Amino acid sequence: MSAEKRILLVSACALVDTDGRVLISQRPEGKPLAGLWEFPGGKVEPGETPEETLIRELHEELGIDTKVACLAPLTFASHSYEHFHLLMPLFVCRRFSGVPTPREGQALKWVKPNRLREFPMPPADEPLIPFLIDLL
Ligand SMILES: Nc1nc2c([nH]c(=O)n2[C@@H]2O[C@H](COP(=O)(O)OP(=O)(O)OP(=O)(O)O)[C@@H](O)[C@H]2O)c(=O)[nH]1
Repeated sequence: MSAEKRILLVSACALVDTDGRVLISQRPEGKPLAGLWEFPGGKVEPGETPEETLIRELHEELGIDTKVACLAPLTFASHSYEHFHLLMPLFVCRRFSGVPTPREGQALKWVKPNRLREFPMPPADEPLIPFLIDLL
């Protein structure tokens, strides 16, 4: 029953480069939804704000650093998966230090928003694409 599903809060980020491209990351083999392309981010841990989660995850996954003032809320995903309901704010970040580097074996790609549909993404992400096309 959908009413019994727990809500999973995941914070995600559209990193944007100076050409208006967005970074997507391919989920490695062995994880749920392996092979799909997603926005960097992860689960909000107890005691964290969504912004703190992103600062931590961007550092862990990509080796880059940013700060709360550089994270702008854009929209959110609300999507029911089989075992949980995903609530995922999507932030935009244009200012960060370092060069994004795959630290967890994932493939990375910089993609113009109007080409994002060429990359298979989790179903929760598809409604986010028009917001990025409008913004960029
Ligand atoms: N980071 C991220 N997660 C997403 C996106 N879209 C989406 O459905 N998710 C889902 O959000 C959940 C949390 O992702 P996660 O990266 O923290 O967790 P995970 O499955 O890798 O597990 P783990 O970190 O515990 O190993 C996953 O079920 C993932 O499929 C997205 O664009 N970015």
